[in-house]
Amino acid sequence: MTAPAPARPDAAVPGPYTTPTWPAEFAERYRAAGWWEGVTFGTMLRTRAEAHPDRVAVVDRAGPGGTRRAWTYAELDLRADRLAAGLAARGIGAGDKVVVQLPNVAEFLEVVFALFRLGALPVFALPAHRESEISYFCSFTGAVAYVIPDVHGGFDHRALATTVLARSPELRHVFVVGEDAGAFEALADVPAEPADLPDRDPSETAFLQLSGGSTGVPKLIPRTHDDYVYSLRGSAEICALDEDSVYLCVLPAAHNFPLSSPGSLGTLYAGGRVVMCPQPAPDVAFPLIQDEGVTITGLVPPLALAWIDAAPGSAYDLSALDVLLVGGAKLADEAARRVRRALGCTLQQVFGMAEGLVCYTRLDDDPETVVTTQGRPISPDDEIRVVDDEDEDLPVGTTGHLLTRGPYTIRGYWNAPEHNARAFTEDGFYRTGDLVRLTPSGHLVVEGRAKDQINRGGEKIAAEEVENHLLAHPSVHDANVVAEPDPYLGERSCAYVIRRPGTEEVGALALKRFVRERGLAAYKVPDRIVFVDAFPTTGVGKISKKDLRAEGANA
Ligand SMILES: O=C(O)c1cccc(O)c1O
Repeated sequence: MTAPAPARPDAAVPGPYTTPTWPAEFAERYRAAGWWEGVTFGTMLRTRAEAHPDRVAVVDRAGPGGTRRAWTYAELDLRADRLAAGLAARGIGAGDKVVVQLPNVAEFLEVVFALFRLGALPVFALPAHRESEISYFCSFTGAVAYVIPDVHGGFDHRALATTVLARSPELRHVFVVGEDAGAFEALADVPAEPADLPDRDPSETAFLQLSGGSTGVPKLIPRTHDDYVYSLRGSAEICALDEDSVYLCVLPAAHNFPLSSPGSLGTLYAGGRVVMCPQPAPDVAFPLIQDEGVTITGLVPPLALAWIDAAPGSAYDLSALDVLLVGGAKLADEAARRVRRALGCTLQQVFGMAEGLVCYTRLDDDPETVVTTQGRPISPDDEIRVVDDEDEDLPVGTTGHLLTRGPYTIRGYWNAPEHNARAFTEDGFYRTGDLVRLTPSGHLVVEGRAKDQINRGGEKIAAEEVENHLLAHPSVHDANVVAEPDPYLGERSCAYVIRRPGTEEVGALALKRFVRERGLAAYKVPDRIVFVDAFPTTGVGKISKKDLRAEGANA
């Protein structure tokens, strides 16, 4: 038994609770083993900029009229310094939280490195998040600033910011990337003469990442420079990145997968080039692969399927592409087998989580392993346990709950004492909620999930969060949200709803609209709503989500 994890003070939220972090003996071990190098994100970028100032770090198509922009390492480095200075002049500094909700544009990297250098913490929102999620992030973290695009995907983020600002007493600044900042300040107007900033402590929290989650409100994940930079280094090695690598960032840039597996940050770690892809559709991504010589990218399974279908008939030259990472949800064997023939590249499966643990198939694994497993962990110090419902270890080959602990897996969610007591064992293993089995070679096979979540083509939906929104409707007596099979997404969401007797009878469309108007991200709105008189129950009278899921599967 190890001593309880020491606490890390988290100033923004009232109350005595401090988020658990690695106990001293683990931290010492990870440093002694060389996993934690004591390098901050600020230093990581600076040393690359000094080593190869003129190499291109990031490319996008977000210049005037959709034109190409390319920033060298020296330029990105200087931009981060100048933006940090401008943010500091506006009173933003160490420990402050800043909600970052940007699409795939070069400024995403400028903003996060500026915040890293200040010691201010990005809170990574996704472009799909709406008022419900953003207001929650702002109030829960006490965020002082919010960074948005002007308009993205036809949605006006300035209008959203106006609403959020009115509801978030601590929010003081909204910065807008794009041509029309409206009532707010353009991010382009913020940069100032750089001042010398002290380097940050590599063991401190650098940012708050979002959990896929299964709870009523999203959980925030505190990642340190030390632990995350290690995961970047490990990922870059496993994916064979070097200075000639060109990574296409297709999924939303702030998501843990395109951020770190190996993602944009892993690519910068290796001195390569990040190409920001504004949309994942083949007709947008394929020309970028051709014109920018993209060598590696990462997709969720539904997108991989769309690319596999589109590639054979495509006029674009995809021959530069060496590696396609697929993760976020389970990839069907059939699809996995088609990757090489359709796209002419090597498949690498990745099974990861924003809480830490990331597993990859290796580039030299035999083809059958690559098709049928989700890989093995990055680190020799990643501890994996597969246990039964009583936390007893199971023999290799038996499916059970995945627990994990290691040099880049958190010991607790940010400011979530009750949840942490359930989500971690006493000795610091994270209960992933995934059901896996280990092969004799040490590869993981994901067999399912015990947590109450829907994995909608890689987008994770916490059932409880959606149920709470449904329950807010006056005509809803009770609601249960479960996954049902979808041929394209793998899973979609279905809400089983019991109407409240004596109230106005609400229909499925009206209920979907109600949830959307409460400001929930569109991907969380139930795909299907079924009205029922009662829910199936288990032997002890608990609602049986298993039976509800079976209903959906047979519908
Ligand atoms: O969260 C995920 O699903 C995920 C998938 C692949 C790689 C990652 O790092 C992830 O966080």
